[in-house]
Amino acid sequence: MMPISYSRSLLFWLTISVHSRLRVPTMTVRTQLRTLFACLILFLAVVVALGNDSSDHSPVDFFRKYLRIRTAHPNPDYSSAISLLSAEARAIGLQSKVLEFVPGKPLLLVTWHGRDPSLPSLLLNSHLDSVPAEPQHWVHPPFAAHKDETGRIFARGAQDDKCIAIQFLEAFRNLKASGFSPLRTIHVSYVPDEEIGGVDGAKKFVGSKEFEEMNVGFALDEGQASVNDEFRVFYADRLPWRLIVKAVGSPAHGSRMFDGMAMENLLETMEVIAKFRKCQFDKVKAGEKPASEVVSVNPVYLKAGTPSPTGFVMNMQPSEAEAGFDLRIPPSEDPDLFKKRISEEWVPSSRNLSYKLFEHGPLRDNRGRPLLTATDETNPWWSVFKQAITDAGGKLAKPEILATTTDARFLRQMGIPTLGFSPMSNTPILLHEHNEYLEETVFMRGIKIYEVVISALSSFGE
Ligand SMILES: CSCC[C@H](NC=O)C(=O)O
Ligand SMILES: [Zn+2]
Ligand SMILES: [Zn+2]
Repeated sequence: MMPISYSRSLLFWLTISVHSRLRVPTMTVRTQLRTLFACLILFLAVVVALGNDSSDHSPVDFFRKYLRIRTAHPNPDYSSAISLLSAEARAIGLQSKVLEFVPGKPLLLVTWHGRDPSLPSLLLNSHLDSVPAEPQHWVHPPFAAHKDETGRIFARGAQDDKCIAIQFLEAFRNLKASGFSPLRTIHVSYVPDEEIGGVDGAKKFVGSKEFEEMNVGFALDEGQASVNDEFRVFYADRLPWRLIVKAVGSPAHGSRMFDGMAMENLLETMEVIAKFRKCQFDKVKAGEKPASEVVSVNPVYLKAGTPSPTGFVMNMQPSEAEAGFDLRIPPSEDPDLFKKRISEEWVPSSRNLSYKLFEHGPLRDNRGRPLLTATDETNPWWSVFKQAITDAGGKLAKPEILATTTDARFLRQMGIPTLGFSPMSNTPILLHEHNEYLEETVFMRGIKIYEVVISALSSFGE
């Protein structure tokens, strides 16, 4: 696009030149008409250039616009998000298409065709949805995208992960403007439902014909903020397991002490799990292992008995008691051995206990390997990525396992090397917390980082 100052001066020059030429008395009428016609054409070209002028596009404003779209659960507004992103893709001159594997759960795919479409492509993935926010605990409303006087942009999704969604497109815009043309095709996917397990989003996507045709060779997905000046990068996720334990026993008068009541059975399980949890957490506290390399287990709900706010109707011992746990299993753990621990130590059937385990994702890739992306010379994509961060003036921290879980596991399941990376340095880690924010300078620097990273990865093999 033509810079506005340049287009304006051209317009100014044209006006002067038309004006002076038409006043030359020696010009024939024909020459005058020809000159007028040529000037008219030039004038129209300038008007078009001015109309297309991108210099009034503000990446920060665009980011804030996206943050104002309520894509938080339980009712994410996916269609508004997709309208905004696809309109932007169109403005940049890129194709996009909407895939809907499950009604009401659309996925947007933006594609920048490479010069050699036969080469495996690059995929940049981000999710459209966010976790809910409790506005009463926020200093600024979570969907207003308020920017304070220091440049902090407050919104649910500011870090997780609407920043990268916009940075991908802004990097494309800048690369296009610089005349860059990728060797490999680059895809950006905006997927629904990551925060609730990705079953109707990334999981369906990687199993689709459309995905197969994309021939993805390497992918980047979301990462997490870093509190120092190094960027964090993730080569694996912990597996998200959910455990529901149910205890049963005889109901009884609240005054009676007897063996085998439902609450006692459940509490015993809670104690065993608490002991295991302490053991894992102690390793973290002692600095033996990072938090993402131990098994975490946390109770997330309890259900038993009938609450009585007045304190009067509290003389019944319940016949059923239930607890739910969030478990995260690092790739170093043997899942089968761990399942044995659950069935034999945590929830022995001898104590009138039963359980359900939800695994929420693959344990191994399509060739039976653990879901890890190599971060050494065996993975050439890693070397290109690492070098690009250095070239962009950034520092990279030692690669880590992500303590939480992302859609990257579905990509790794397909055997696609995938790194988790969100360029946010010197930023507190605020995903899923109150007052999630991102500083505009950090956001803007991220665009520059992606420009270098995307151009390097999409040129790999040149
Ligand atoms: C069951 S998969 C859940 C995925 C979710 N992702 C981000 O927070 C998480 O809890 O880590
Ligand atoms: Zn996320
Ligand atoms: Zn999240």
